[in-house]
Amino acid sequence: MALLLHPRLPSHPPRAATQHHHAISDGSCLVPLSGLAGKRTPLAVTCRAARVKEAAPTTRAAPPPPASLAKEAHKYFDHAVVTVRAGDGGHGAVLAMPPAPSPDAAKPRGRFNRGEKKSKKVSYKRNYDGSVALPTGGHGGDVAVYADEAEETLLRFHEKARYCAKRGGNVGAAGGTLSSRMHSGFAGETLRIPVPVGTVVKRKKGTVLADLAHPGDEVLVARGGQGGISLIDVPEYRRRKAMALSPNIMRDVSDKVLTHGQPGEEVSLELILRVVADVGLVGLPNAGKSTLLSAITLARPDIADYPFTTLMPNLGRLGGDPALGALQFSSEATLADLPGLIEGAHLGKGLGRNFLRHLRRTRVIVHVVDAAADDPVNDYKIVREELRMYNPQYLERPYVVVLNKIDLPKAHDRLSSLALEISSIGCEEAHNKNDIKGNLNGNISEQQVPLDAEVEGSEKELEDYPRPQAVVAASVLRHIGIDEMLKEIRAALRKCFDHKLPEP
Ligand SMILES: Nc1nc2c(ncn2[C@@H]2O[C@H](COP(=O)(O)OP(=O)(O)OP(=O)(O)O)[C@@H](O)[C@H]2O)c(=O)[nH]1
Repeated sequence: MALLLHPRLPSHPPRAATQHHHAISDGSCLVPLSGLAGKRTPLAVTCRAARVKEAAPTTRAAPPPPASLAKEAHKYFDHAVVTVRAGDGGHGAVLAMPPAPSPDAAKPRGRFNRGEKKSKKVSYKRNYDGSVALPTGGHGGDVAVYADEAEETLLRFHEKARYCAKRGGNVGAAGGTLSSRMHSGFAGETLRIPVPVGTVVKRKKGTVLADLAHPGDEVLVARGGQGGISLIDVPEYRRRKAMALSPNIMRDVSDKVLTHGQPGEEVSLELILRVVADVGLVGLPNAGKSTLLSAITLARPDIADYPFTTLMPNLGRLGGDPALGALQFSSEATLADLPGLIEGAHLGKGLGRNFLRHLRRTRVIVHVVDAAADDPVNDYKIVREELRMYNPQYLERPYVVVLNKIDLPKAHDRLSSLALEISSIGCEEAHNKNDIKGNLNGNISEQQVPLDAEVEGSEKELEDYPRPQAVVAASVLRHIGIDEMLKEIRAALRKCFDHKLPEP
């Protein structure tokens, strides 16, 4: 375990256009007549247009978001319930056979009937088995959900919670007579709904359909209805002969139902977002987590000197290190700055426990402790305890403690004793190495873990869990100790890859 104390400590309404006419209450206008020089009395002219009722709006305005959503977005950003409906299938058609060619057409064309129109031979499109190919209604549009890096939260699903794909086109049978120029209805377009990377899609109160953990992951959630078939309507005496052409011969009126397109599937889905990040930053409010994220990544979270500035997790990317799997994972490590935890967070205090679920996919945890606080060791223990109460597996993960704000004299004076005390909390090695392996693998194969089952407090005490990989002193605001901190975070990440080597 590394204990790093940084030596370089500092000493202490558009304007209205001019109106040329004046509206009066009965819908007429007073128009000054310029031809009547000198006479300035306006004449009342009734304008018909003024009586026209106000046109109904062409598009229905989206309902305003609920007030609670605007106020407490952090409660809703990672969970939403939506209903999706795939498109219905297009309808087939009941078609009549074209009239049979007249027997005269078979006669030899002699001298006197040269000018007569030759009767056309009727042709149809045929299937491989020789039967007549009849057009069908278009397939209804499917609904798919995919992970899009441009999306950050699930908030928009609280404003619009119903999505419908387009229906399939009907068979174009203008004349109602079978002809080779007829075509099937157009298939409805697949409706693709973007969600943030890391969204778990499940049926409402049902099975998990997919965990969209990588950009571009996609799952089909509702299938469009099949298009209806077409039927040939022939008089009964010609039916036997027509059956040789196609099996789709209408026998009675009740058969017509076969031409109707099938309805599209409708499902209610639960979307649960779990931030995808390699490193999770945790700590009490105001410890400096957001400042740390902005110091080492390009992320620009809100930073302020009051608790709970961070209401939703912020993500930032660390510079690429191929040794950490940047080649396999296409990018460098991602850091998530989680909202501050307070004692009792696992019981819903402060911003609640929901944020703790975002640690599930992280490999390394970074505890940010305000070294200038009244009792930093207790602060650190509170956060560890909250993690343990939510899911003891979190405590098995490699972690680094950052003693922040060492630029302040209060922190500076007690730094060594503080670092020693924190680094001594915990045991040397994990009691059960399989715990770590299972834990790290668990990040990837979440199907094995019940989705929202948090493992409530176990018998173990904080001392029974591994000690920190390193305790680093830093001032993220003054950029002191940043390199050492990054070195330790990378070392912890490397340790994870030793346990769980990524598949190429
Ligand atoms: N002196 C000093 N102040 C710091 C340092 N790091 C952060 N701060 C200040 O501490 C305050 C809180 O910082 P944040 O980064 O918002 O803290 P946080 O942990 O993200 O807070 P929450 O959003 O409430 O969870 C801000 O006023 C920062 O400027 C530091 O190294 N030294």
